[in-house]
Amino acid sequence: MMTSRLLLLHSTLLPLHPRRPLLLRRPVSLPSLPNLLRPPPTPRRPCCSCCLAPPLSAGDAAATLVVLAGAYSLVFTFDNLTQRNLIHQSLSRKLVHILSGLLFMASWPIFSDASSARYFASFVPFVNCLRLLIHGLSLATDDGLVKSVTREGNPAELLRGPLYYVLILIFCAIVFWRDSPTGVISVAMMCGGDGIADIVGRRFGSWKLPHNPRKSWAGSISMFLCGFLISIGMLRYFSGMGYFELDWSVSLGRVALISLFATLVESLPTNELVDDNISVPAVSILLSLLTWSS
Ligand SMILES: Nc1ccn([C@@H]2O[C@H](COP(=O)(O)OP(=O)(O)OP(=O)(O)O)[C@@H](O)[C@H]2O)c(=O)n1
Ligand SMILES: C/C(=C\CO)CCC[C@H](C)CCC[C@H](C)CCCC(C)C
Repeated sequence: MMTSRLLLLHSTLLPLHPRRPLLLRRPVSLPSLPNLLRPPPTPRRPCCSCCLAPPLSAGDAAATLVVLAGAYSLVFTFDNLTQRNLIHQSLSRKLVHILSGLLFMASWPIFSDASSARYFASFVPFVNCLRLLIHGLSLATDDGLVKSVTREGNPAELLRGPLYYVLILIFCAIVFWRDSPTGVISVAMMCGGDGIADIVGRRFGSWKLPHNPRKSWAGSISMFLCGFLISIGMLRYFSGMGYFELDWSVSLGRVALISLFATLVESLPTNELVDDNISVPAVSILLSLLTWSS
């Protein structure tokens, strides 16, 4: 359902991609008679290297605006729910943590195949990065943003977890984009896995881990399972659209291994040293590169 909506949006925003299913192709209009009689335009000779560069894609600019609007709506919605006391601030923060990265990644197919598309997409976390810096340094105030993404309502918190989070999204979008499983798994582990560990751990985490009394078996087991399932779901989403091919007989084991290591790293009492939003994607990237290159 979600996939077909995204594809439909993509097909309306952008010229057709050869890998897109035939069903989604736009109807081709036949040339009218006057157009047939008109001599074909003579191709213009490029006068310099700038003339050879492809034009900036209006479709990608439109896709960027759509995703930017989505990001603002998400933060606004959770701020509203928190203000009305419908959900607690800590739950709002974790739901924004889970949804923003996963929805951001799910939006990648609406961008074109141009080499600049990843930069257009990265513009969204980049704008959010500036937003976090401006409000984290208290150069401006935005109570909604602070309430929906911080733990204690202190603007300086924006400069830690949330800032690392958007930087990882920028890094994965620019370096890996939708062409490799590495970025997909890393974002899925950081957003889905780590986010769910917190939600489940806070509610059902009475049985603590032997090496870290602040974390629980319930949190870590849910991180492992959800990180694995969300990664597989996102890999199927991108491979189903033809961005990469996977041999599922080995990929399932590799993703399970990455989920296990990401869960182990998340469970360590090292959050004061390295934030989970850095350690979890870092170990996922490393292991993914190692396993997929072997
Ligand atoms: N494996 C885990 C992870 C988290 N938790 C629960 O979730 C809470 C928050 O964990 P964590 O994400 O490490 O908290 P913070 O560092 O406070 O928040 P964040 O990482 O989101 O910045 C913990 O106190 C614990 O109750 C858990 O039980 N088991
Ligand atoms: C609370 C967060 C991290 C703490 O661990 C996440 C903060 C998220 C940002 C402030 C908002 C990020 C928006 C995304 C870059 C884009 C989302 C787009 C989508 C379509 C909703």
